[in-house]
Amino acid sequence: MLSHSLGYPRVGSQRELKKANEQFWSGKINREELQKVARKIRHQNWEIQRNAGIDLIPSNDFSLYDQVLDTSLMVGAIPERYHQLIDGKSNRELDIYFAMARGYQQNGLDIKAMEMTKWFDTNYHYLVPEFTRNQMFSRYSDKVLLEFEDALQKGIKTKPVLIGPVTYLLLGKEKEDGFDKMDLLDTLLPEYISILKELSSRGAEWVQLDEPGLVLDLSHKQKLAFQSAYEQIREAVQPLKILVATYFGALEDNLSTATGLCIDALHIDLTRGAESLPVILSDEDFVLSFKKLSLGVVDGRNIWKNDYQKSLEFINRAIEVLGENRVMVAPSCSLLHSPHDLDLETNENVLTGEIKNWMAFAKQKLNEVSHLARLVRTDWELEEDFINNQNAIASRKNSSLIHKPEVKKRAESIVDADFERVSAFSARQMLQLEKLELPLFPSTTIGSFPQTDEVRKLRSDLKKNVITIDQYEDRIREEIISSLRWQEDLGIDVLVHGEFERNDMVEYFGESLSGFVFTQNGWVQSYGSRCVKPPIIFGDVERPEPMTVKWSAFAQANSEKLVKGMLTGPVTILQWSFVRDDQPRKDTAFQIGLAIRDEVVDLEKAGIKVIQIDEPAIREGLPLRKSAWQNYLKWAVDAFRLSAAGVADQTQIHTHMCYSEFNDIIDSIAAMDADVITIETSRSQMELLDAFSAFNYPNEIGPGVYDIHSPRVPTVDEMVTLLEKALKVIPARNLWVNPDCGLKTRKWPETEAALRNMISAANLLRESVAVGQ
Ligand SMILES: CN1c2c(nc(N)[nH]c2=O)NC[C@@H]1CNc1ccc(C(=O)N[C@@H](CCC(=O)N[C@@H](CCC(=O)N[C@@H](CCC(=O)O)C(=O)O)C(=O)O)C(=O)O)cc1
Ligand SMILES: N[C@@H](CCS)C(=O)O
Ligand SMILES: [Zn+2]
Repeated sequence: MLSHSLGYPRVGSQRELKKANEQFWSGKINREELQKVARKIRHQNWEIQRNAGIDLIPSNDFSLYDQVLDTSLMVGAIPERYHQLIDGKSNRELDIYFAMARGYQQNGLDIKAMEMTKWFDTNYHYLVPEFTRNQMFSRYSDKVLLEFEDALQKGIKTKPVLIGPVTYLLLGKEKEDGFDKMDLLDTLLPEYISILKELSSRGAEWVQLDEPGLVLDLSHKQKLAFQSAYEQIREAVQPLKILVATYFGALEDNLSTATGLCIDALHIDLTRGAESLPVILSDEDFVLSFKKLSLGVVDGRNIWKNDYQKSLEFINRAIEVLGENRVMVAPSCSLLHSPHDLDLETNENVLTGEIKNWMAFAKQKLNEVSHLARLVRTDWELEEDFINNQNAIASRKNSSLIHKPEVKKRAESIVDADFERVSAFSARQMLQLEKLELPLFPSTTIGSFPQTDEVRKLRSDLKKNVITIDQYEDRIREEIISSLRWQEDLGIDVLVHGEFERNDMVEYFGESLSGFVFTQNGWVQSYGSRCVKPPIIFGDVERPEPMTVKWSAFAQANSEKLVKGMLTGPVTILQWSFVRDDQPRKDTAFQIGLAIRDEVVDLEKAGIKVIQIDEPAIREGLPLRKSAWQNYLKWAVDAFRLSAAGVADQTQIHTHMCYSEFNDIIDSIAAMDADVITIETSRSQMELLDAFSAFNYPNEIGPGVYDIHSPRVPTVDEMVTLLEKALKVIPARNLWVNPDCGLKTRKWPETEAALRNMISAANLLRESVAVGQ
């Protein structure tokens, strides 16, 4: 039985790649130095996997920025606007690559970045391929070949990983009307076939084509595309063995499409789609074929130890039907979504022994895969690895750290009125208009201001006891004051305190709530060089004391203008944490909802009149299958309403969302009933607003007028154009002016320039409306 891994985290256990990328972008290191860091990480990853005893080790799972962008470069899907950077004489692959990822504002050129969106239902973001009607594909990057060769030189014959052609098309966007991206398959396939043939001729035996598209709702045409693609690939690339990897869900109605593919192995995710297993094992055609079945038993998206008893039962069941040679064992998906290494968590004050013993990070998950592959051939109940594992599982199940009767009791006592504001929006809007005295097109920002190296160093110095808590807080207060003065000078209407005291919008709350633990080094890539350290929810959640009131009250006391309170909502805290798997997500969301509600009420008591509860992850939490949407949306919206509804009508509740398509869930967005929603819209040129206008969305909206993910400074004209576009579908009295998202990833000079332009755009709009009247 072969063991394998679908992909390994690539930022490095100390975020070496993040640091190298950022140094390269700021000109502190050159491309050779960047490539050296990248190569070292790849070599380490291969070594770790070899040492863990994994049979098939992946290559090309590494990426400098994003694996979907890598694929676009591989097949030459480089949008026209970047062609001016292609220089026949010198190799500009890296410049083009980063220009596509981050935009390009140099040498008199001003080229926008590609759109970025969520990778399925994860907190990872990919760069959306752009397709035109006459789209051509032609190999541009040989990265996949080079990485295979590199590993081969180290004595490792890897299994190169590529995003499968059908999923690649499904992930892309038609940038012109009048064609269906699926019709590009025949043009795309020759590029895939040519690269696979080359891999085969260089000695590759296995290749992994990731087709998570197979866990989505698919049209008949899309299902046929899978069938046709793999018939053509198989025929052209023999004897190369093809493994198609599905993950993040069950195959459901795509099961026969998946099992019928002309391939050598099919990988299924048993942590999210266990119901596929018995169906496949009773599918005569599959059983009578020679295909292998790869069982994704070790959860690549959570940090709990695998339950060996359960996994061995799955593996045994498959072996009984298919025989040992046709069964493979693996993590459920790429370990990109797991933190690197639990062994690096050495601080007992952060992660205690008992709870730590319940966990496995990427490196430990590989050992689990190896153990399972070995144990299945033994009388496992007598084996030490098995006994240790089952002891840890039992220790978690029975631990007194997890359950708090008073928290459960409060959640059980929630009544319908707890989800309702006192009055309907129309009445609240009048009261807020009177109380807040805001101008037409009020301007605001989303919350965070640049997290400079100095601010981050302060936190790091505090952790290392280089400075005291008083010194730390004094410096944070200084940052708040200077940002308030600066916002006032600029003429922003609703100010923010800047979130300088927060490491991250979820981790910060995780550190203050009971029922959570957090890590020192549990970094997971979110996009490009940006990482998060998701907190871990292990038990019932409670708010021991106010979490943000001190900072918001301080900020409000230091400005005549309104300062927004700033919180992260229950669904986002849930979605961006590693969660309990011993109770429904809804129960955890409601417990967090109650904790945030207490904070909202305390902010109001402290004199904060505008409170934002960010819910950027509401869309991301949506199940991948439409049939499960309603159930999720009901409890997700309720969790938000529970957190927001404890205040008086005059208190204005904002929410914020980014990276979202709302067309299909607009009724749920409206049901959240936030007084104001600020949303990301600029990269899609306000396309998103069509949904709000078609639905007649009643509440106030701040459609983002500039993309904060790129250092590019937008012009006043650009923003005026976007606002005018917005005004066509949003009544003037409901329109706010704000960026797409928080500014923590930006530097101060570009932030100041962009916000100055944004305020000029708001003023121009006010003037033109006044003239029009
Ligand atoms: C809004 N988004 C978020 C998502 N998920 C979250 N959990 N949070 C989000 O904000 N998902 C969708 C989007 C986009 N995603 C991101 C994700 C991450 C960042 C980001 O800026 N991340 C930072 C890390 C943030 C953090 O935890 N900082 C800590 C640690 C700081 C640090 O690096 N310290 C240094 C030492 C410094 C020194 O001594 O000089 C070190 O440890 O080496 C903190 O501030 O204390 C990142 O850098 O990647 C943005 C958008
Ligand atoms: N308040 C947060 C929201 C990010 S989605 C911020 O401004 O960073
Ligand atoms: Zn955001």
